[in-house]
Amino acid sequence: MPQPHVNSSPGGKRNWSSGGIAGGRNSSKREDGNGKGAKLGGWNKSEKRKDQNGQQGSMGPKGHRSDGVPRVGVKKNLSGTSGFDRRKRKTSDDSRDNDNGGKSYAKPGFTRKSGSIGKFSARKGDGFMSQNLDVDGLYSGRRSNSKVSDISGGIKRRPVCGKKVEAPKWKKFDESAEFEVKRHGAKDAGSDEQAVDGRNSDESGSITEEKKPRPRLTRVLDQTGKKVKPSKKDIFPDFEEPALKKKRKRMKLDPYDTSNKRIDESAPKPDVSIAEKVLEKGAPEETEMSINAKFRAIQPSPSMLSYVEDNLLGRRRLNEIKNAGYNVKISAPLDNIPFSTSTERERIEETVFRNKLEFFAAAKISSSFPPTTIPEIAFAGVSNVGKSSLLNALTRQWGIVRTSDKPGLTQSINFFRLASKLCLVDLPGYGFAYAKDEVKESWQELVKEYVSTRVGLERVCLLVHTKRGMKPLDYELVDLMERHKTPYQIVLTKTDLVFPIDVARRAMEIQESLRKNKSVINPVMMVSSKTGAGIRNLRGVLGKLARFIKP
Ligand SMILES: Nc1nc2c(ncn2[C@@H]2O[C@H](COP(=O)(O)OP(=O)(O)OP(=O)(O)O)[C@@H](O)[C@H]2O)c(=O)[nH]1
Ligand SMILES: [Mg+2]
Repeated sequence: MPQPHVNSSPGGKRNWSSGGIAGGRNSSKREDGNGKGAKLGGWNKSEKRKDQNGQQGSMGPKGHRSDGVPRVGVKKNLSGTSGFDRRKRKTSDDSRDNDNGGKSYAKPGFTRKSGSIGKFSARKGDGFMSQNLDVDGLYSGRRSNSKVSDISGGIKRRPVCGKKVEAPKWKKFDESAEFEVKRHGAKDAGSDEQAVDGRNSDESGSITEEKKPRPRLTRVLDQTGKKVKPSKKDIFPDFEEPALKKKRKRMKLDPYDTSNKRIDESAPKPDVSIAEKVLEKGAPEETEMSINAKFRAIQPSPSMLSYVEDNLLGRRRLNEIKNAGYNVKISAPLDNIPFSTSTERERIEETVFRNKLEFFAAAKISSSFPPTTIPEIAFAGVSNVGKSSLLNALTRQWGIVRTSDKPGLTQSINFFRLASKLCLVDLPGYGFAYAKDEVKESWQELVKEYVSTRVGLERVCLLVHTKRGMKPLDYELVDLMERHKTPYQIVLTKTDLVFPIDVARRAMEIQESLRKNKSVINPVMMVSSKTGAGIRNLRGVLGKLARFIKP
């Protein structure tokens, strides 16, 4: 049965069969096509050869590819038999190209290049059209139009005139339609005229069939037979000009982007005019645009870029990680460095995090804070930024600290100890969380109280989502810590979610915004608990705070 093969090209299948409004009818049509196609000759090898030798003598060995003209014969055959051989399609690339109408529509670039799809589209439409002409002799533009729409399947389901229409789809449609005209022009002057009539009737909008006419953005033939491009008004007589006038964008490689990301040359560059506009209007979209534009304009320093590159920070392909010598089969592969460049001292500091992580206290109010006996490092930040995950990643003891993809899991201050050397404190997040407002406020107050009053707090790691940057609440906490002289360090999290250059940009941006602050500890650290990138460096920095002398 041809069924498995039909399934192998679902896109094409769908386009062919379910283009009409009446899906049931069309699907039955499809079944007919399949059934008959198996036995009928239009696409069977023998008959195809016959077609090539007889009607299509000029086509050569690959006549069904060489031009559109012979297809009339093939198509007539096809329309007469209303099917094609799926088995043939299975074994031949050529016939697959031809058969897979839906697929071809989905790739206009390819169609244009090879030309075979355009022919095929035309041939398809043609087959039906010629059928109509022969049988009815009442060919009208509307009729041909609707037939073509039927064939175009997926296209038909698009909104018709007056609504937004995607340019590439028009193009696809044009190609097939244009080809019709071409082919008819070559073979049949009468058909040619009819084709033109068909278009005219479209343009005049005089068609009153139930199916709405599809406006064509295609060339028409004038009286002398010359191709002319119809004006937009002709195509959309009753409507305003289509709002979307697509401009081809120029893309180039971003020289600083190691991921080979393409950047849009025509993208708005941050300039004074935009900033003024934003100030004037204050529209949220424009403000957002301006923020993005400003961000993209940041030029990270070469040292920052090389740090990002050396530590494979940012979104990376697995292959890239693999080629750098890491084992991608384990979790957080970038934290399993196959070679060590650490000094003896660094290694000792890092080993602090190899101690068993033990939970020893939780506090929802400040009076419940345990006494400080060992140096403390707290992890603060908005909800869901990855505080708890970072604790797990640093200690490689997954599951000790609970994490969730829902913001607001950590609701109390949780104290963990690494032997008697270091205390890691997981703070509740602030900002958006699945909790009542008053509860969230209480967390926020608790965090504020903790960072401003806690004795023995050696450092607050303020975690910032690399993609989102610092939020007003982060700056609020920064101000508070500045006031209380609490040392804090910015740690960019989830770096694996953005391009490497954006990691560097974010770090530069934050570093610059906190340049004047006194209690901030530089540099900005960048990590990904998921890939393990930057974790080892953070261990090295935080390990220095641990107590190495026994109490
Ligand atoms: N892609 C990616 N996801 C991460 C990373 N770190 C954490 N996540 C995910 O982010 C979500 C939140 O992580 P948590 O560690 O629970 O975040 P939190 O800051 O403790 O959240 P709250 O306790 O609600 O404040 C989880 O689904 C994690 O899997 C990372 O580096 N990369
Ligand atoms: Mg948490």
